[in-house]
Amino acid sequence: MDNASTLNKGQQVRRAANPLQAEGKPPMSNEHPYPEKTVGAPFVDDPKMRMRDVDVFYGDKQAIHGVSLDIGKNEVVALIGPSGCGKSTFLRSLNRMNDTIDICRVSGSLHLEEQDLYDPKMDVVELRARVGMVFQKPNPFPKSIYDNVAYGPRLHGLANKKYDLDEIVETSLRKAGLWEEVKDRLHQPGTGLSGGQQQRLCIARTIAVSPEVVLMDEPCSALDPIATAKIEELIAELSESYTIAIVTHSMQQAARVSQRTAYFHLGHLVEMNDTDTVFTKPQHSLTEAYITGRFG
Ligand SMILES: Nc1ncnc2c1ncn2[C@@H]1O[C@H](COP(=O)(O)OP(=O)(O)OP(=O)(O)O)[C@@H](O)[C@H]1O
Repeated sequence: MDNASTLNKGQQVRRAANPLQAEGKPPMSNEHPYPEKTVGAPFVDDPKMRMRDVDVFYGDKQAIHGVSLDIGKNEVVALIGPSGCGKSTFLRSLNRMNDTIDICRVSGSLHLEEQDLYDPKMDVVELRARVGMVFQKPNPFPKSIYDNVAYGPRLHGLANKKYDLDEIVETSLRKAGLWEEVKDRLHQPGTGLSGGQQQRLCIARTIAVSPEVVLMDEPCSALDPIATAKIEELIAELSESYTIAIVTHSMQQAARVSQRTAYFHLGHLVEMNDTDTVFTKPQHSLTEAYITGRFG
């Protein structure tokens, strides 16, 4: 779906018959602006990740309010919404990155298949290998390209012999679409690569430990359009092997890469549905207002 068609369709959306909305009423009225339950279809059969009634607080301030959604196996789910609506906070709760923030507290039920993510016995290092993360700004370690990718497999004891490690490094770089560009300079610093290459290196580093889920927090926001297009192509390829959740500010990107989209507003999950439906027939006035550019 190209940019123009996404937005043109967005302009023509029908208004959903939701009793909490009134035709012509601004989305943020004095009435509670959210549906009692998320509208659309936030749940799937046999999910890879299952979140129910998730609240996240920073100190006394609640950033996520009772969010329930599933992420399906090998699905790409996009999390969208205005700045500060809690997309990154929610994403970070999926591999306990929020644990690194002292004042942050997560409650509710969050599962990776049968595994309770917040089980006190959970090994968080192991969890973050199973649920890897790619950040907004490419953040290669100050090490060689090879050692960036080999870091995780070494840490987790995934390769005993140099030959096995070489193979993991090559396979990961190939999957990240970077092998051809770096195969002759594997021992040069990762930080010497271009921004787009560094981000693909970070993706290679993430997939080198064979994660089940890859979380991406605005992975293209620091990249130019060509590097962005490469990462988007990569997301489609990676989704054959991994489950992906991506936070993005770009509705066009969400439309291009994801099968389902979740729309967040002030910490609430307002709507979740298949991506085409969210962008062409949103069921909530807040979603419609966002996708038609009335706020953001
Ligand atoms: N470390 C923190 N300490 C306190 N409050 C925080 C912290 N991180 C985020 N918040 C607050 O939580 C709310 C949600 O922020 P979050 O970064 O998750 O939103 P977002 O939708 O990802 O925003 P953006 O699109 O601008 O990145 C905001 O009100 C933000 O100020």
